[in-house]
Amino acid sequence: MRKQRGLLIVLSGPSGVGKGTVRKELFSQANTNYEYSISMTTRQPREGEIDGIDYFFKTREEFEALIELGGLLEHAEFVGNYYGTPLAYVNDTLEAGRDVFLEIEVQGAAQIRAKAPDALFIFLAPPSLSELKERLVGRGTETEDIIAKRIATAREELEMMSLYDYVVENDEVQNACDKINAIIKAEHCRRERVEKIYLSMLRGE
Ligand SMILES: Nc1nc2c(ncn2[C@@H]2O[C@H](COP(=O)(O)OP(=O)(O)O)[C@@H](O)[C@H]2O)c(=O)[nH]1
Ligand SMILES: Nc1ncnc2c1ncn2[C@@H]1O[C@H](COP(=O)(O)OP(=O)(O)O)[C@@H](O)[C@H]1O
Repeated sequence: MRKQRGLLIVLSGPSGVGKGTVRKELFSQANTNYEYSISMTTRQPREGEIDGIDYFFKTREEFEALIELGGLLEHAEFVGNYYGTPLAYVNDTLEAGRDVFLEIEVQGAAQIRAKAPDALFIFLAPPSLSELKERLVGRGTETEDIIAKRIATAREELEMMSLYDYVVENDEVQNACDKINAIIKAEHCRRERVEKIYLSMLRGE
């Protein structure tokens, strides 16, 4: 049987909801069998962030050159910085039959929905807006001014929530990870069933 193309998994959610924390937890688990696509950004590295591991850190000129060359699957500007997904890595990995996990904001996810409607879209939601603020402030990585901008953006992002296939509340990290893994498993079952029935129809059975 031909190798099925991998599944593209998109995780979005407002800044501070815990996407990074949940993603790191997912990838620390031994049974994780999807690949993380490292994004490009023009944002300054935070303390402890490593180029090529957390992000590929680029200048605005480098980033704009990549856009021109068509090297990004999607890109967006978020609170003053560019963020984007390298196209070649995603395509090559999916082509090899492996799943790819993207952690991106909502504008980028909408671009992917237009290009790859068969991707799986999961929105990570906070238990409440006040809890979101607490997490963002508690992380302590942004200035007050940037936190205010990110919270204003969060309200717009939450309005996009209903467009996603699934909404997972990040109450407890492990709970959110278990739900995400269950969703991915269910999507694989769905795709296998569709493929099986489709093939049997083609064979005229
Ligand atoms: N569109 C898009 N968004 C991204 C990409 N990589 C990261 N982001 C999103 O950009 C936003 C800001 O990221 P970052 O500055 O690292 O802040 P944090 O996610 O709050 O820690 C978050 O919503 C990320 O999920 C990408 O490749 N494309
Ligand atoms: N389920 C959770 N409960 C409480 N705090 C959380 C939870 N998930 C993440 N956090 C904390 O919230 C802050 C923001 O998390 P982070 O993963 O950086 O969010 P994002 O990547 O969505 O911006 C961090 O300090 C993190 O430790």
